[in-house]
Amino acid sequence: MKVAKFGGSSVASADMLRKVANIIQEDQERKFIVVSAPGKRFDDDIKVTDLFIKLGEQHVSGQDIEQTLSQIMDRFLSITQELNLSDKIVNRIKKETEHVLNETNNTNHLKDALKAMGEDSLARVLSAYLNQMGLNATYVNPKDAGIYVSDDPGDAQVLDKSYELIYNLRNREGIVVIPGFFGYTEKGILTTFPRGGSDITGSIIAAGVKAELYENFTDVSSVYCVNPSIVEQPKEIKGLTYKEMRELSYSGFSVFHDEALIPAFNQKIPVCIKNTNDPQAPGTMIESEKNEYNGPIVGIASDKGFSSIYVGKYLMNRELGFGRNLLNILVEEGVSFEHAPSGIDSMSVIVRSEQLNEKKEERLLRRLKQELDLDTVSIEHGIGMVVIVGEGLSQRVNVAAIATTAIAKAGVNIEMINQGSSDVSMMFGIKEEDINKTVQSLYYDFFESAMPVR
Ligand SMILES: Nc1ncnc2c1ncn2[C@@H]1O[C@H](COP(=O)(O)OP(=O)(O)O)[C@@H](O)[C@H]1O
Ligand SMILES: N[C@@H](CC(=O)OP(=O)(O)O)C(=O)O
Repeated sequence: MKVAKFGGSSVASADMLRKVANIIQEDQERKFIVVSAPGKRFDDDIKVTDLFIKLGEQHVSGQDIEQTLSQIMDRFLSITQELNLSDKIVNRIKKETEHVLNETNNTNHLKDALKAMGEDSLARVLSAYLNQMGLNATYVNPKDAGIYVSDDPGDAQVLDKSYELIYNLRNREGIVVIPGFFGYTEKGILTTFPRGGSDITGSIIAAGVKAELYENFTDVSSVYCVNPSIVEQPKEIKGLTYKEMRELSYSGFSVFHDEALIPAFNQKIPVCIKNTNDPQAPGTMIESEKNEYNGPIVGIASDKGFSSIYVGKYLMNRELGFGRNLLNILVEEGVSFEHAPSGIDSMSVIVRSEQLNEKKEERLLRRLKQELDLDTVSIEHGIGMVVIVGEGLSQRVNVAAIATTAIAKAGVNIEMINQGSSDVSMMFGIKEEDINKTVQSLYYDFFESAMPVR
C-alpha cells in the first residue's frame, strides 16, 4: 500500500486534477491520497490558503469579505465546472466557510479553521471526481482518520496516539482521500501544522498505515542539488538519506517540509518525490541509506532572514553558566536560536529575524548587557545562511577547503562558519545579498568542476 500526497501545484486547476486522478487510477497500491489546497496556477496567482487567511483577517477587522469570498468560490467553481461536478459541492464549501466565520469566537481557532478549508474542500472535490470516474473513493476527515495534534495553533505537532488509530484506515474499502495540513486536539479543536504542512500529514499517514512507500507529488521531476531558481537546470539528486533531506529542507529546500521526514524516518518508510506532470520519471528517493554515492556533498541549500547577536566579555570562557544564562534570557523573551558559535571572549547567537521587532530587540539587548554584565553587545540583520550537506562530510579532508575557496572566488566575505555538531552539514553565514553568487560558485566547484575530493 502506498500513500500519495499531491501538493498545491498538483491540484491548482481542473487540468491538474485530471492528471492526479490518472496517477491514482494507474496504480492500485495508491490507496491513501493526501491533498493540499489549490496552489498557484501561474507566478502572480494567489494560493487558496492565502485567500482564506485574507478572508479571516478581513472578517476579524470588520472589513467587507464579499470580494475575497467570491474569489475563493470562483477558484473552486472553475474546477468543479470544468470537471462536470455538481454545484452542490461548492455551495457546501460556501456554507461551511460562512458557518466557521459566524460560529468561531476564538481568533486562533478561527484562523486555523479557515486555513484548513482549502485542503478540506479540495479533498471533497477530488473524491467526488474519483467517484464520477467510477472509482470507489471516500473523503475521510483527519478526525476520523485519527490525526490528533498538540494544542499549538498554526504550529501543531502530531500526538503519538494517532499512529495506532491511523492503522485502522487499512480496513477501509477503496481509496481514502484525506485533506492535508491539519488535525484535531484532544479537545476536538481543529489545529493546523506549520505552513506547507500537507507534506507532514502525508508522512503521518504513511507511518500510521505502515505504507510500503510515501510518494510526494509536486511540480518538479526530482529534488535538485540546488534551488533551481538560483542555478539553471542544476543536477538532479537520485537518492539521499532522511538526515540529508532534513538538513536541506530545514535550510531552504522548500520542495519538502523538513518536519515531514520524522514520521517516515521512524517507521523506515521510503519517500519518493515525483512530478505530477511527468509521473513516469523516477523522481528522488529518500531512505535510511543511499545506494548511489555521487560525491562528497548532495546539495547546497540557502535561506535568508537571520540576525546575529554578538556578545563580548573579557574572560567569558572562565565564567561558569555564561552560555546557559544567555540562552535563558532568549527563552524568557520567546526567541529560539539556530546556531551559537563561540570564541574565548565572545559568542554569536544566530536567530531568525522574524522573531524580533524593534521593541523586543531593544529589550533583549538591554537585558543581555545588564544581566550578563557584557563589555559589548550588538546585533546585525540581513544575514543569509548557505549550507552544504552530505553524509560523512566532516571526514573528507578538503570539503571545507573547496567550499571556502569557492566562496572567496565569488568575492564574498564569510561572517560565520559552523561545521555543525552533525556529520552531515557545514554552514556559512554571509550577507543576504551575496546568497546567489555564493551558491552558484559552490555549485560550480562541487558539481561542475572535476576538483578531486578526498
Ligand atoms: N532543491 C530543490 N529541488 C527542487 N525544487 C526546489 C528546490 N528548492 C526549492 N524548490 C522549489 O520547490 C517547489 C516545489 O515545492 P512546493 O511549491 O511546496 O510544491 P507543492 O505545490 O507540490 O507543495 C519547486 O517548484 C521549486 O521551485
Ligand atoms: N496549503 C497549505 C499547506 C501546504 O502544504 O501547501 P502546499 O502543498 O501548497 O505547499 C499552505 O499553503 O501552507
